[in-house]
Amino acid sequence: MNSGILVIAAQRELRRSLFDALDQAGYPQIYSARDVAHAAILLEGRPPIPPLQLMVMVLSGDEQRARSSCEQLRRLPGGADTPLIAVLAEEASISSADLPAGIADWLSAARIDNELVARWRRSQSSDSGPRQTAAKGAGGAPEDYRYVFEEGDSEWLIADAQTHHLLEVSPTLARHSRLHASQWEGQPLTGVLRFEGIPIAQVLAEADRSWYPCQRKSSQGADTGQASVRRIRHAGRDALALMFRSDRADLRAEAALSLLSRMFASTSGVDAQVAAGRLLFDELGLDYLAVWSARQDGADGPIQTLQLWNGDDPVWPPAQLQSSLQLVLGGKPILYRSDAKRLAPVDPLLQHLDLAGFAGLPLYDERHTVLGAMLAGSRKGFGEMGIIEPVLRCAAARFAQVLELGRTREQGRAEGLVDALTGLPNRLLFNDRLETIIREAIRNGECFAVLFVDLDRFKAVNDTYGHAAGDQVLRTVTERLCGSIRASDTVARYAGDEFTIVLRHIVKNDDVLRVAEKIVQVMETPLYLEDGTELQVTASMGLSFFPDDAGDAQTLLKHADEAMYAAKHLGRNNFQIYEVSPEYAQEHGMALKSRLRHAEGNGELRVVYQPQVNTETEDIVGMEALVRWEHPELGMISPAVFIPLAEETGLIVSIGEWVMRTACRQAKEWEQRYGLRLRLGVNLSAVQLMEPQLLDTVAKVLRETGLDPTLLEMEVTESISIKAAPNLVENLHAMHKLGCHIAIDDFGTGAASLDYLRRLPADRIKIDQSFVRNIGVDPDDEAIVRATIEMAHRLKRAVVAEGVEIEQHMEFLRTHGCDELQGYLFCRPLQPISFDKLLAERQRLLEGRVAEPA
Ligand SMILES: Nc1nc2c(ncn2[C@@H]2O[C@@H]3COP(=O)(O)O[C@H]4[C@@H](O)[C@H](n5cnc6c(=O)[nH]c(N)nc65)O[C@@H]4COP(=O)(O)O[C@H]3[C@H]2O)c(=O)[nH]1
Repeated sequence: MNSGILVIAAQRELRRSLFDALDQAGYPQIYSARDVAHAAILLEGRPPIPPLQLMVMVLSGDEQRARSSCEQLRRLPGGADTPLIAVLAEEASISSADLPAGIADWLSAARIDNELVARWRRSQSSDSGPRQTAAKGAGGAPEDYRYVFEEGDSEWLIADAQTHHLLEVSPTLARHSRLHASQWEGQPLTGVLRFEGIPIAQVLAEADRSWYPCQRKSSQGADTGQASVRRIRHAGRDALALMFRSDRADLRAEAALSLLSRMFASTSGVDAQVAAGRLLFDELGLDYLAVWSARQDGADGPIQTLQLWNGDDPVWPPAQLQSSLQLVLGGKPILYRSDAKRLAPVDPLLQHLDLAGFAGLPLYDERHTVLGAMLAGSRKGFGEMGIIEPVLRCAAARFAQVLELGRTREQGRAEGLVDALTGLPNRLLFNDRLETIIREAIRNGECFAVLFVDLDRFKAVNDTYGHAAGDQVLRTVTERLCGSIRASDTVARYAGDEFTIVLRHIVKNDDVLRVAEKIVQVMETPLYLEDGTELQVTASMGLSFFPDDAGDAQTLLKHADEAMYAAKHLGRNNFQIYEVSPEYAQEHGMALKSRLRHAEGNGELRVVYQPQVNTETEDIVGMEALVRWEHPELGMISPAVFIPLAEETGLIVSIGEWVMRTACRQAKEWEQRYGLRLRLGVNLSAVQLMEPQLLDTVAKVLRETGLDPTLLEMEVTESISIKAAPNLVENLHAMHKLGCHIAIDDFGTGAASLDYLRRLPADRIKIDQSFVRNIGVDPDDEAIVRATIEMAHRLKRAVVAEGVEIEQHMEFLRTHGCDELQGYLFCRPLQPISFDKLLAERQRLLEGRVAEPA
């Protein structure tokens, strides 16, 4: 739906929470404003924003202020007709009873994450406006078809059963016909539809759901297609529902794309095949669909895992007689009925079913081995093959994915590695898989997360309701967990009421947090025991990340487990991320400090590298070296935790030198191997910058490693006070003279940004990620980013933006001329081996491009 949502909140945190909650629920166009005046600029501005479907406003004052804000908002363009949800800020001195009239719903600010979207959906379905009233059945309960009507891809026309005048049309019909709903409603059906070869009165009288060729009015004149009629109850009276399917290829392509996205988003649990099959069957109007699994051992024939047929049950011919099936299982795709006739002239299946359209596609695994076959057919033919063929191929890929997953599960079961109650891998199989995943991740530079899920107070369920009830709870939990993850992820029953999950191929940590949030939410849904007893089971979860938190299976699990206990301490029914928190560091400060003394000598320090790319070409132009401490018991410790300890103890001087030497050596090696002169950014702490010997150290490192000084860039954080750091200005000027570049890190966060620019020989400034993160969310931060780029360019400094996580950030930064970008959107910090692979892949691509004939 091409309409937006406007959120209005004076506090940045609340604005962000509102944005995140709506964004996570998939609303694409969210506009945010600080207050009503700002909202007015958006609503009255040029270019205008699209019509709104919802406004959400945070109310923070008293009753009078709330009323005046709402009245002002209602006076803005579109404000009077758009539903408004009020969010009561913590400090608001207004009770829900005193809220201004006309508010669709309200909630407290603390419930934004959990309730905002649910409230909006609920208020939509219970809205008492004229359109919604029409959607209710005689008893007032919403009819099931409403969802299909409003959000489906089909065109629906609802007409009065007696007068045959239109009561309502679906948004899809209005969109496709390019005529507004008001141009349809009240019209007689005879004026908008014309059936070919059959009088419309007869089609309406029979209302038998048969499909008839038909023309439907549109802004261009008419679209041809097919329509079918059924009788329904609508708003308490008899009505006719007509569904129209256009022949227009672009409309069918739109529907096909939507079908594919839903098919791949459907459950990854045991029902995945049926769910995907049903969608395909219904949406493509198929009459026959079958999925076959080839036997792995080659013994006997294939096994049918799914069959849908729209007709009386014929005697199904055995698989070995179905020659088209045999061809497909042999790896031969069949796309047309004519091909099937030619290649399999005596197939009893095709003779029996009388299909005008038929296709058979092999189902392949990753190694291109045939796992099985998908056969699909339609009596009236498939129509536009240019659209149907890719849909069928994608559907085959989905069936192959589900089949492969099922086989992996079965294999585990055969070897006694699967939990008998839930069908999930058990602890042994999970540990084995985790080891394999780690090996693969090291090879591919992949990041993944481990989740430890523990049911809250499960023992009480067993004690109160008995073990059979406990088993039922565990099976339901299994379904819920499987339904919350992707097919490539792994869920296991680790022990009793403990489950473990591996979430793979993470690009941003946020992705994982969303899954964790989703699990907390699905768990909260009540479940019903066989005797009807309602139970609510919640879970506490802990998360750890590979490779950031640990590089081995045991430590990763240990950290996830510790984080899970932290979640329990925080009141259960939530998740926590493993971290060696600053509190932990403080508590164990002495122990950590003394251990840190030996970290370098014990080989526990690592350097990872994060690429920086040119904004226009997106090609890599530089990298930032970031240190990690791999503590033998605690796993990876973030520099944010141990650098302050290293600074306190003075160890930062030797650690910093080690990082610089390691990174310069590495950069030189890559320069020689790939002929690529990448700029290398190295962080310098305040303590290092005050060192009188800093220049000597840098010169020595450059001499030893052979790296060109102009490739080394010193990153100096803006939070260091120039006045309080003796030698800083001198050191930076001296290094600049040596040829090194200087970058001001975290720009915008300190109070002395301008002073820094004026007094230091900076070549580049790095916009801090806290501003970048708020692009698209906070107009103030966007303005800061724009102003920083403009000012830097005026002063002839280059600009790098840090923390670029999503396309929207990139687009904004590109539009405003930012020179370079760094962030998870392109790449996370990588271990040297992964970074090396990245450079090798880049080279391979470039060579391929050169070798390609013009
Ligand atoms: N959320 C998010 N984060 C992103 C994204 N892209 C990069 N990052 C993270 O942002 C930080 C950027 O480094 P920094 O601002 O210099 O901030 C660094 C730097 O100030 C300090 N540090 C790291 N290595 C060294 C070192 O060798 N010496 C000194 N003195 N400080 C270091 O520790 C800080 C934290 O380093 P890291 O934990 O490695 O965190 C890195 C990086 O992993 C993104 O798209 N989203």
